[in-house]
Amino acid sequence: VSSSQPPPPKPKVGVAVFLLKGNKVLLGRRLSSVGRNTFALPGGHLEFGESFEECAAREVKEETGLEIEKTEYLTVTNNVFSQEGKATHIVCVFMRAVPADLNQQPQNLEPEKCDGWDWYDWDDLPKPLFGPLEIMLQHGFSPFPTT
Ligand SMILES: CC(C)CCOP(=O)(O)OP(=O)(O)O
Ligand SMILES: [Mg+2]
Ligand SMILES: [Mg+2]
Ligand SMILES: [Mg+2]
Repeated sequence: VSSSQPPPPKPKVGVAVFLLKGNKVLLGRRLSSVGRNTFALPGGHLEFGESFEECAAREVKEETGLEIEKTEYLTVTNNVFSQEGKATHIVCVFMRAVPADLNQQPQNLEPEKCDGWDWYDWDDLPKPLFGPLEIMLQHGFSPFPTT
């Protein structure tokens, strides 16, 4: 009997946003299956026809209620991993942006996907970080503008 393995899922494109406030970055603990219980940036799947900037603004608004500005492309990474037995291939486009209103607090608009958003000092990040983000830090990546 041939074990007919289902074909692996097609690679997806995700857009993750380094939302910067001073030397702090916005992170939330993920509750959805991919990266469960790891701290991740706000972001999500690129939808049809969106620019990276449009996706960044939409996902941050959907997830935190925050408006962003000065959105710019930083880098992209290719991530193939399995999580809870599920094979995942995500091409991760990383953007940076700043909140349009520095006094506006983020809201947790998707409590089933995220445990809550908070500002973390870049030099004192929570652990564990979401895989693709952890790998970037290990390579010494910094999202901050080099003045
Ligand atoms: C991991 C990420 C960069 C791509 C998928 O993000 P996500 O699971 O948060 O997706 P959604 O926000 O679109 O539900
Ligand atoms: Mg989302
Ligand atoms: Mg989405
Ligand atoms: Mg998301």
